[in-house]
Amino acid sequence: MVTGAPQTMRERREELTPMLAQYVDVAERYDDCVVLFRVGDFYKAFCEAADEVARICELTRIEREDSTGTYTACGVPVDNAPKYLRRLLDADYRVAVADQVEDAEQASGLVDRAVTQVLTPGTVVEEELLDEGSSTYVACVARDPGGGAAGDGPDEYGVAYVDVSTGECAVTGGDAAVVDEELARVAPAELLVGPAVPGGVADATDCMVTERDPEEFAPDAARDTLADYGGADRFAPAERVAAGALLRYAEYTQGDDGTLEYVRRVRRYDPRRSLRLDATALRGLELFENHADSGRTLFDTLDETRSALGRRRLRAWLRRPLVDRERIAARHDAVAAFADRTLVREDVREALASAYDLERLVGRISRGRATARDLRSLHDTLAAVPAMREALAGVDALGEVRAALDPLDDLRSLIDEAVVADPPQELTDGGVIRAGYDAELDEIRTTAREGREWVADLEASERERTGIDNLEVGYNSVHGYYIEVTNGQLEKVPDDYTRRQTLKNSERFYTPELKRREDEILGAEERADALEYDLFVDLRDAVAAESDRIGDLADAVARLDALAALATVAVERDYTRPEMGADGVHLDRSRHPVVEETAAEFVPNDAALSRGTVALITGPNMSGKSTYMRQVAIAVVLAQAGSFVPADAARLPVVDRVFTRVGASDDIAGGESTFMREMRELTDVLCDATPDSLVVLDEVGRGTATTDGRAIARAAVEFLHDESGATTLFATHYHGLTDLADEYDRVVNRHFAATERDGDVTFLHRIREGAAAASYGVEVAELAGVPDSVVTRAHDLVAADRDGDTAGSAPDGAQRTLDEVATNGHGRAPDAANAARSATAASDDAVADLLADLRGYHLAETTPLEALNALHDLQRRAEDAASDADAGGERP
Ligand SMILES: Nc1ncnc2c1ncn2[C@@H]1O[C@H](COP(=O)(O)OP(=O)(O)OP(=O)(O)O)[C@@H](O)[C@H]1O
Repeated sequence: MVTGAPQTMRERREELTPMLAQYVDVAERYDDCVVLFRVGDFYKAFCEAADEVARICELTRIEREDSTGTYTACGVPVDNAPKYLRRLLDADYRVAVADQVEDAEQASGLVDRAVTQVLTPGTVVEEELLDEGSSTYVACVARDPGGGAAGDGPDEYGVAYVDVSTGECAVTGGDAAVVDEELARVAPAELLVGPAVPGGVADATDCMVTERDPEEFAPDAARDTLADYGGADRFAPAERVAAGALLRYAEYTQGDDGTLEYVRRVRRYDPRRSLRLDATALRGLELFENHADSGRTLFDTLDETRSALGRRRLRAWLRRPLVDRERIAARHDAVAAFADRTLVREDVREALASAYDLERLVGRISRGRATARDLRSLHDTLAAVPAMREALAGVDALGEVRAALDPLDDLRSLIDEAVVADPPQELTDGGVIRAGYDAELDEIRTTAREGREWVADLEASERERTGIDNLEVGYNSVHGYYIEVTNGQLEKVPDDYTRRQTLKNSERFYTPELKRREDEILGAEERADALEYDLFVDLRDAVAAESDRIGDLADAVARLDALAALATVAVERDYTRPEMGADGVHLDRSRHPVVEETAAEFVPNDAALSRGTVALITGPNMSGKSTYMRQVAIAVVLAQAGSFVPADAARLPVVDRVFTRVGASDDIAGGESTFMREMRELTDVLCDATPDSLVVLDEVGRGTATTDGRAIARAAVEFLHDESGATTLFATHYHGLTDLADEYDRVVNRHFAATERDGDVTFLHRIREGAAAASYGVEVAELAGVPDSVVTRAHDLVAADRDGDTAGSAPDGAQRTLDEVATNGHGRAPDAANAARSATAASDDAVADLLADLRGYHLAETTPLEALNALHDLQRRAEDAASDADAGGERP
C-alpha cells in the first residue's frame, strides 16, 4: 500500500525499532495519506510508499537494514520539500507530514513526532504551493439527510467550500442545478461528496474527489462540528451537513492538534443574489480559461490589480456579478471616481503594490505558523494604509472603502516595538525581538554582552599578566572559550591554567574565571533565545486575537485594489460607464475586450436588442458571429461585475442569468457525444431562461443531420420567442430560419457580410440589418488550404444540395446567391456547371424516391408475383435515372 502503514512493517510490528514503530503508528492513523516522516534533514517514506515517492519525485531509493529486516526508504530533503510535495499533490495524493516536535538534542531516547499537517490538493496552505492570485478551495456536496431518495427539491443539496489558507468559508443550498453552477464557479481543487448524492450531481468539476467516513455526514456530527464555528441553526439541513463534514475534514488536514480558529464564520449565501453563470457560460465566454493554446482570458485582460488580495477579489467579482442595482451603481461610482482622478489612482496603486497578502498572513498567524518576517510583512502593509487613506481623502464615492481602511496603528506599533526590522527566518536562533521590548530579555542580553566584553579584554590582560606576548583568546563551538599559547611559550603558563586541547604547535587552556564566564555567556544566550521565542509566540497570539480587524482591513484593501484595477482598464482601454436598467441591450461601437487586444484592427459593432428580442445572426464562417455574440454577453457580465464596458456608449439591463452555447465546449464532452452535450445545454437554456435572461446560442443543431438540426434550431427559436421571452442572440448557418422574422414580431435578422472578388473572400466583421446571402464555407475551406480537387468537388456538392437544404423553408434566395458566387466567382462556364449540378441533383432525387418506395414495401403481405412486378418497376426507374444523369438532362 502506498498510503497508510506498509504491510511488511505491520506484520513485524513487535520487532520494529522504536522509530519505525512510531512511523507505523502515524501511518495507521493517516491511512489515506502518503506519510512523510521526518528523520534528520529528510522526510522519509518507507517500503511501497518509498517506491512511489521515488518514482513521482524522481528521487533515489535506498535499502535500509536493521536487525528486523531490510526496508526500502526514500528521503525528500526538508529544504526542498515544497517542490516534491507539489509533485505528490499533482499525482492526486494526500500527504501527511510527521515532524519532530521536540528538539532532537534534548530528547531522551526517541524524538517525539506528530503530524503537523495533511496536504491535499484542496487544503494546502504552504505559500510555495499556492497560486497567489487565486483561491484554493476544498468543497463539499451533501444531500438533505431527511430528503426522499427520489427528490430533487429546492433545498435538496448543500454545497460548502473553504479556503483553508485564508479561512474563507461559505455554504449554500439548492437543487442539482445549483450544485453544478456553484461547483463551476468555486472551481474547487478537491471535493467531498456525501452519501446518497447521486453520481453525476457533481459532474461540473473534474477535481480530485475525496472519500470520507459516512458518519462525518451524520446530522449530529455536523451540528457538533459547527458548534465551534458559530453554530448550525442558521442553515438548512443539507447545508449543515455539507458545512459540518467539510470543516471536520479541514480540521483533519491540520494534523494532530489542528484547529481552524481563524475560520471566523461560515457565510451563508444565496446564489440568486448574483448573476447566474453556469459552467457552460463561464467556459463559453472564456472568463477564466481559454481554449486556444496561448489564449488570454477575460480575467487576464482585466487584471490590473497590484496585490494578491485584489487579484482574488477581482476574480470573485467576475465569477459572481451582481444583480442588485444599487450595489452595481456603487461599484460604477467608485470606478468612475478612480477613472476621473489619475493622481489618486496612481497614488493608491503605488501604495497597494507594497501590500502583502493579508488574508493568508492572518491564516498563518492564527495557525501559529507565522514567522517574524510574516509579522514584519503585516507591519509593512499596515504602514502603507495611511498613504491609501490620504490619497482617497475627499473622494466621496470612495468614502466608504476609505473608512474601512483602518491602519490598525496599535497593532503596527506593537509589532514595530517588538520585532527587529529585518528578522531572521528561523525563530529559534534569537535576533528577533528588539532591545527595549522586554526588561528581562534586556537584562539577560546585558549579562551575555558583559561576559563577551570581559572575554574580549582578556587577551590583553593575560598577555600582561603572563608576559606571553603572542597569547590569543578564541572560541570554538566544541571546546568553548580558550587561551592559546604556542609551544615555545609554554614554560610561562601560570598555574591557574588548565589544559583544554593540544594542537600541533600550541596548547589551549582555560582558567576557572574564563569557565565561569563562558557558562554565564552561553547560559544567557540560550535563555535569551528561549525567551525571545516565548515573547514572539505571545506577540503572535496577541496579533491573532485581532484577526477580525485584520480581516476587515484585508477586505477593504482587496476591494480598493479591484476597483482601481477596473478603473485603470477603463481609462487605458477606453471603456465606458454603462447606464443600467435599460429595457434590452444597447451598445454603440462595442468591442470584444480580449479579441481587440490581439486583433490587428478590431471592427466595433453596435447592438440594439430590446427586451425579449431574438436576433438571428447569419453570415459566412469566420465573419465574426461568435465574437460578436460573446462581446455582447461579456459587456453584460462586466457591467454587472462593476466594470465599465468596451463600447462608446452602453445602456444595459440587469439580467438574472447569462446562458451560452458557443463554440469550444465540444472538446469537454467527457463521455457524451458532442450532439448529446449540445442538446443538454440547450435543454438547460430552454427550461431555465426567463424574460430577464440573456441567451447566446451558436449554431444549435449543427451536430446532427441537416434536416433534424434545422428543425431543432427552428423549434428552439420559436420556444425562446413564445415561452422564454429571453433576449437572445442566435447564430445559425441554416439560412432558412431567417424567414422567422416575417412570422414573429420580436425575431429580427442581422448578418455579417463578406466581399468576394476573384475567388478571394474578405471578411468585413461588420454587423448589418437583415439576413446573410451566403455561408462561404467552401471558400473558407479553400483559404484554409484544403486541396483544390476537394474544394471544386465541394462547390459542386453545395450546389447539388441546394434544394435539399432550402426546400420548404427558405424563400430567401440565400442559396441562390451562393450558387452565383460559386459558379461566377470561380470563372467556370456557368451552363456546363449548372447542367452537371442539376444532373447530379436529379439522379440523387430519383434514387431517394426509389429508396423511399423500397422501404415502404411490406414484404410479409406481398405475394411473389407482386414482388416480382415491384422489382421490375424499381429496375426500370433506376435505369431511367441513370440515363438522365448521363445525358446531363432535365429532371423528369
Ligand atoms: N469585429 C471584429 N474585428 C476584427 N476581427 C474580428 C472581429 N470579429 C471577429 N474577428 C476575427 O475573426 C475571426 C473569426 O471570428 P468568429 O469566430 O467570431 O467568426 P464566426 O462567424 O463565429 O465563424 P464560424 O461561423 O466559423 O464559427 C476571429 O479569429 C476574430 O479574431
